[in-house]
Amino acid sequence: MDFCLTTDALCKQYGHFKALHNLSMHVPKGSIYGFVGKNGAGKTTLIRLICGLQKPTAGGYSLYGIKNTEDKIVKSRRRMGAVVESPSIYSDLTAEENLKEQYQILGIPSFENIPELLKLVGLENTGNKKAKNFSLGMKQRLGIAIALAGEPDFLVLDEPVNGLDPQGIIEMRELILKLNRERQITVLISSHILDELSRLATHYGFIDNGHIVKEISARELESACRKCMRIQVSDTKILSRVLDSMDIEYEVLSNTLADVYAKINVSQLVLTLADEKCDIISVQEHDESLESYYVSLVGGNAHE
Ligand SMILES: Nc1ncnc2c1ncn2[C@@H]1O[C@H](COP(=O)(O)OP(=O)(O)OP(=O)(O)O)[C@@H](O)[C@H]1O
Repeated sequence: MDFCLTTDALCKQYGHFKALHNLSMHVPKGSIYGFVGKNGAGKTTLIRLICGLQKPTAGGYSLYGIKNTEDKIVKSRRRMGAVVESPSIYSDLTAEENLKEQYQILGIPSFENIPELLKLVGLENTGNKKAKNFSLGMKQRLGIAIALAGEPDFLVLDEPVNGLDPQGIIEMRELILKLNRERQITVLISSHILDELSRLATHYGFIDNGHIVKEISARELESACRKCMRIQVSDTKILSRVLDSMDIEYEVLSNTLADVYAKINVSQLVLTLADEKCDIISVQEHDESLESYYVSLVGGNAHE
């Protein structure tokens, strides 16, 4: 698998405090990588390091296979666009003027792509409105347009939906999906809003106390969190035989407990098991949500 970003035992220390500790993460090319952790877990610190705003105290990272210690990292970093903390925009300028400023900073001579860029982020009709009069969602989308000015293929967004209203969250989600699917841009999104990330992410990295506790693809996570019926019976050997004969997928947890991964006709199962002299003691719907999975990894509340 090809990666946009990998980190190797990356450390960042402020005095005696270890904000990042032996952090190891892998962002596959083409993915939407949900970087999940509580407030203070170290998400922004990692983003500041890869943007070159701060230096690691130990370990390192690679962008498109180029190590942070190589001179060529500057060129690799040009393939990356980022919106870190609040977007850096000029509040007295319009969306178009903000983009012209950014084009000039990047040395892009022609402004001909600006209308298309404004359309892409849904700001094509903002005319003479100054950025200070934009909603938070519009400011965030202008921040993304500015980050896209250099045509990056890796976009890093630090808490992009923080503080947005439901409509703003939907617009941000649609924009991120569009950038990923239509422009093949790899996106790293830091967030503590798991439910929102689960609608977007193809991969996850869970960070706690400055290190990655788990990296997992959305597909693997889905099967780890999928709904099932947890059935308690007098003997799971008999239950297994019956479920096998019905071609139903299940997992035996103990001599008396099993998870069944299909919609089943409970009364039919009770009758069949009764014929086999096996009692059903309880049947419960069991759903390990993304949030409970997260809590099982890092403990505490994801929204802390
Ligand atoms: N310049 C600094 N000096 C000292 N400590 C810092 C500095 N920057 C960050 N920290 C500490 O490092 C830890 C990680 O901070 P970071 O901003 O990376 O967290 P985060 O996961 O992005 O959380 P949040 O969602 O709150 O932004 C925090 O405990 C923070 O107080």
